Amino acid sequence: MLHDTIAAISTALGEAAISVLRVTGPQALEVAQKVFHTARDLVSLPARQAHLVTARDADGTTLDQGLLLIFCAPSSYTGEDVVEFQGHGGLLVTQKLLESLLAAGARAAEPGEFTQRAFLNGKMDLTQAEAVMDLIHAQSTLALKAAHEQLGGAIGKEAMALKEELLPVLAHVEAYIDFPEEDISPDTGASLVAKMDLVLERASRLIATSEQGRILRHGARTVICGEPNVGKSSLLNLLLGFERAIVSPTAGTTRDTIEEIIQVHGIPLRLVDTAGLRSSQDEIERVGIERTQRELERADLILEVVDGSLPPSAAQRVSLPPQAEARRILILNKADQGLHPDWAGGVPLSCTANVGVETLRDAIRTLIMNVGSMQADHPIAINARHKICFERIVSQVQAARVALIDGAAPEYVALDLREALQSLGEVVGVVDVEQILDVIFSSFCIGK
Ligand SMILES: Nc1nc2c(c(=O)[nH]1)N(C=O)[C@@H](CNc1ccc(C(=O)N[C@@H](CCC(=O)O)C(=O)O)cc1)CN2
Ligand SMILES: Nc1nc2c(ncn2[C@@H]2O[C@H](COP(=O)(O)OP(=O)(O)OP(=O)(O)O)[C@@H](O)[C@H]2O)c(=O)[nH]1
Ligand SMILES: [Mg+2]
Repeated sequence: MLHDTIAAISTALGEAAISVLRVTGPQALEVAQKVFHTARDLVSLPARQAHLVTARDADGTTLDQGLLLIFCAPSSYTGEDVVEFQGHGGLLVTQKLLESLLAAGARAAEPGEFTQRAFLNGKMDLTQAEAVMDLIHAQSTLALKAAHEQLGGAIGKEAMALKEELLPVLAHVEAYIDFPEEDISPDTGASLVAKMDLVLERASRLIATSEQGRILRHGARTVICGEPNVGKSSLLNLLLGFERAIVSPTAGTTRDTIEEIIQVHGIPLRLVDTAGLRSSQDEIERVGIERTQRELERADLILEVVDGSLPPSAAQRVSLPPQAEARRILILNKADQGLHPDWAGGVPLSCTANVGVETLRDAIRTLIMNVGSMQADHPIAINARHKICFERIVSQVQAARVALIDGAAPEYVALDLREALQSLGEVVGVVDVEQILDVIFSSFCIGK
C-alpha cells in the first residue's frame, strides 16, 4: 500500500554514536508529532533544517533528545512527506523510538520500501533503485564507481536512447499497415535496417558489460590451489593483510575452503583458500579436495602455488581443463629459499619475506581485466536482470530486421518492434514491474 505511513531504523543496529529513524508517507508529520516534542508544532517548523527535539513514548517518558529533519512532499528521497530523527545510537533507545513511532500509527517498513516508494513516485527509475543497493554493497573502488554511474542514470539513459531510436522505426513501419497496397521502398527499408543495426550494436555493447558487472557485484571468484604445504594459506593471509587461515609446516593443514573478499587495484576478488591437492586416504581431506575441484571449475582466476625452490619435476601440478588455462597464474612461492633455475614463467613470490606481492597484484589485474572484459574507464556494468532484458531486445530487433528484409507484412515487423520497446521499458521499470519489484526490493536493507 502506497498510502500508509511507514517507519524504520535506517542505521545498523548496535551501539553507535548516532542512529537515524525515518518515517515516510502522508501521515509522517502526524505520527512524528506524537513522539517528537519541541516548543512549536512540527508542521510549523521550517523543512530541511535540523531542529533539536525531545522524544517521548506514549506515557510521556523521555526516550531521547535528538535532531529532527522534515522533508515536504514531493521534495524528499521518497517523494512523500518524510520525517527523520537522529538520536543517540543505543540499541534500546533506538528500538524504543521505533516502537513509539509504530504506536503513533506508522507501520514497520519492509526491506527497501523507502527506495521502492522513491521508484513508484518517479524519483528514480528501476536501474537507479538497484544502484542504491549496489552502492551499499560495493567492496571495491571500481564497483563503487559503477554504482555511482548507474545511480546517476547511465543505464536508464542508454535504455531510453535505444527506445528513441526504435520509436521512429516503428512509426514508419506502422504507417504502411494502413496502406496495404504500398510496399516499403528499398531506400526506406535500408534506412530502417540501418537504424535497427545501430540499436543491435548498442544493446550488444551493453550486454558485454554484464561480465564486468558480475565481477564488480559479486567479486571475481579466485581459487588458491596447489599441493599441500606450498604456502596457499600463507598467500591468502598475505593478500588479506591479516592472519585469517591457519599456517603450519604440516601438510594437509587446510581442509575446508576459506573465503574472503579482497580488493586488487579496485577490483573485488572473492578469494578461496583450498585444501592441498594430493591423493589421500583421509576421509575429511578427500572431501576437501573434491571441494577444491568444484571451486576450480567455476573460477574466474586460479592462483596455482608451487614451491619454487624445488625443481619443476618435483612439483605435482594442478591439471586444468584447457579453457581454464588462460585463467591461471603460476606462483613460485618460497623464492626466499632460492628460486630453482628450471622454472620458466610464473610469478616469483615469498610469503614469509613479503617479496613479489606487487608483481602478483599487477598480474591479477591484467588477467581479470582480460577474462572479465573489464574496462576501468567504462564503469557501466549491467546486472543479470538487465542482461536478460537486453538479450531479449536483441533477439526481438533481430526478428524485426529479418521480417523487414524478407518482405513480411508490416504487422509482423511492428509486432517484434513493439516487443523490443516493451523489454526496454522493463529495464527502467515503466512496464511489467509488479512481479519484479518484490524480488528486487526484498534484498534491500530495512530502512533503505
Ligand atoms: N539523513 C539521510 N541521509 C541520506 C539519505 C536520507 O534519506 N536521509 N539518503 C537516502 O538514501 C541518501 C541521500 N539521498 C537523498 C536523495 C534525495 C533527497 C531529497 O530530498 N530530494 C529532493 C530534493 C532534491 C534537492 O534539494 O536537490 C527531491 O528529489 O525532490 C534526499 C536524500 C544518503 N543519505
Ligand atoms: N621459506 C618459506 N616458507 C614459506 C613461505 N610461504 C609459506 N611458507 C611455509 O610453508 C609452510 C606451509 O604453509 P601453508 O600456508 O600452511 O601452506 P598450505 O599450502 O596452505 O598448506 P596446506 O593447507 O596444508 O595444503 C608453513 O610452515 C609456512 O610458514 C615462503 O614464502 N617461504
Ligand atoms: Mg593451507
